[in-house]
Amino acid sequence: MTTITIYGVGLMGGSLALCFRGKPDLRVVGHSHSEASVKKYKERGVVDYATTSFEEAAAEADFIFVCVPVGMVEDYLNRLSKLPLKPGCVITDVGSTKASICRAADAMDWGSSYFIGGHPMAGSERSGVEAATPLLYENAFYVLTPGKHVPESVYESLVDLLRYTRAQIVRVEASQHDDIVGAISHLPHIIAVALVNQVAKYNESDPLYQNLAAGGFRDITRIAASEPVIWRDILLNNREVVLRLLSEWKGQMESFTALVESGSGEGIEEQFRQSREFRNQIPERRKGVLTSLFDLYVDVPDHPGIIGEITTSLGNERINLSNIQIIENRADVPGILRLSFRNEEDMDRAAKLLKPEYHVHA
Ligand SMILES: NC(=O)C1=CN([C@@H]2O[C@H](COP(=O)(O)OP(=O)(O)OC[C@H]3O[C@@H](n4cnc5c(N)ncnc54)[C@H](O)[C@@H]3O)[C@@H](O)[C@H]2O)C=CC1
Ligand SMILES: O=C(O)C(=O)Cc1ccc(O)cc1
Repeated sequence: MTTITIYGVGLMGGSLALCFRGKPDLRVVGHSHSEASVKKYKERGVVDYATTSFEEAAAEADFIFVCVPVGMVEDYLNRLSKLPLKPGCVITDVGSTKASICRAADAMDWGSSYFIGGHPMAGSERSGVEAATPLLYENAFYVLTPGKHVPESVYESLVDLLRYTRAQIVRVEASQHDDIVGAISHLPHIIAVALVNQVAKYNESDPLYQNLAAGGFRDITRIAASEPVIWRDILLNNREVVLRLLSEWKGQMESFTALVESGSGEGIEEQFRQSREFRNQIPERRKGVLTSLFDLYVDVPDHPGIIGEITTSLGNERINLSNIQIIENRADVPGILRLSFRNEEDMDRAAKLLKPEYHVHA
C-alpha cells in the first residue's frame, strides 16, 4: 500500500486527492489545521483519512503533497524536514512559484527523504475543496523542478504516480519556470484585476458599464475573480520577476499611447498583426496555465425554446455540459450560445451532433 498525504485539501490538493483516491494500492490522507475542514474532507469522501495532526498525517506517507498558499509552503516544508518521515519519502508542492521555494528546500536537511518542486499548470479562479475535480489536470502541463541531489529513480517514482492526473510532466529549472509563469500567468492576473477595477470605478457613476460588459470583457477578466490570498502570496513571492514584467508592461502601454496620440493607424495595425500571428500559433485544445475550456460556439436563431432543444439533445446522448452562456441575444443579431465541456471528447461529440442543424464553430 502506498500512502499519499495531502496538506491543504483545497482546489489543487482536493483535485489531486480525487485523482489518487480509489486507485489500486493507494491510500490518501488529508491534513487541515481546522477541525471543520477535516470533517468536510471526510463527508465529501475526497480522502480515505483526514486529521488535524501535522505529525500523524506525515507518519506513514510515501508521498507528501504540500498544497497550501505559496506564503506558507516554506514553513510546512521546514516542519516536515524535522519529522521522522518514512525513509525514501518524496515531498513535493504545487505552489505557483518555484525559485524561492526550491532554494529554501535545498537548504533543509531532508535526511533519507527527497524534495521535488512541482507546479501543475492548470487551475481555475475557484477555490476550496468544493471546486475540486479529478479532471482538473487532464491534458495540462505539470512542471517538476527536481534539484541536483534527487536520484533519477526517485524523480521517476513521482512521475509514475502523477500518471493518475493525466497531465503532461515537464522538467524545468525553477528560475526559468518563474520567468515564464510570471509572463503568462502572473502578469495577466494583474492586468485583469486592474482592468476590472478601472471599469468598476466608472460603473459607480454609470451602472450601464456593468450591464454592457459582456463577451470579450468577461473572457479576458475571468481570472480577476481569483482567490485573493492565493494571489497575494504568488505576486509577493515572485516579486522581482513581477516588478520587471510590470515595468515592461508600462513600456507597452506607453508605446500604445504614442501610436494613438500620433494617429499612427499603421502602427496600431502592425501591433494587432503581430499579436494575431503569435496568438494563432498557440495550440487551442491543450489546457494551458490559463485554463482553456473546451468551448463550442453555436449560432442560434432567436426563437423560443431553442436552448432547451439543444441541451435536451446533448442530454439524450449523455454529453455533459460544464457551462452554458448566451453571448449575444439582441433582436437585430443572431444569438451565440457558448457551450463548455470538460474534455475534448465531449466537445467533439457535441459538435458532431449539433452540426447538421446549427452553425457550430470552435
Ligand atoms: N488556484 C489555482 O488555479 C492554482 C493554484 N496553485 C497553487 O496551489 C496552492 C493551493 O491553491 P488552491 O488549491 O487554489 O487554494 P485553496 O484556497 O483552494 O486551498 C488552499 C488550502 O490550503 C489550506 N491552508 C492551510 N493553511 C492556510 C492558511 N493559513 N490560509 C489559507 N489556506 C490555508 C486551506 O485549508 C486549503 O485547503 C497554492 O500554492 C497555489 O499557488 C497552483 C496551480 C493553480
Ligand atoms: O484560472 C486560470 O485560468 C488560472 O490561471 C489558474 C491558475 C492559477 C495559478 C496557477 O499557478 C496556474 C493556473
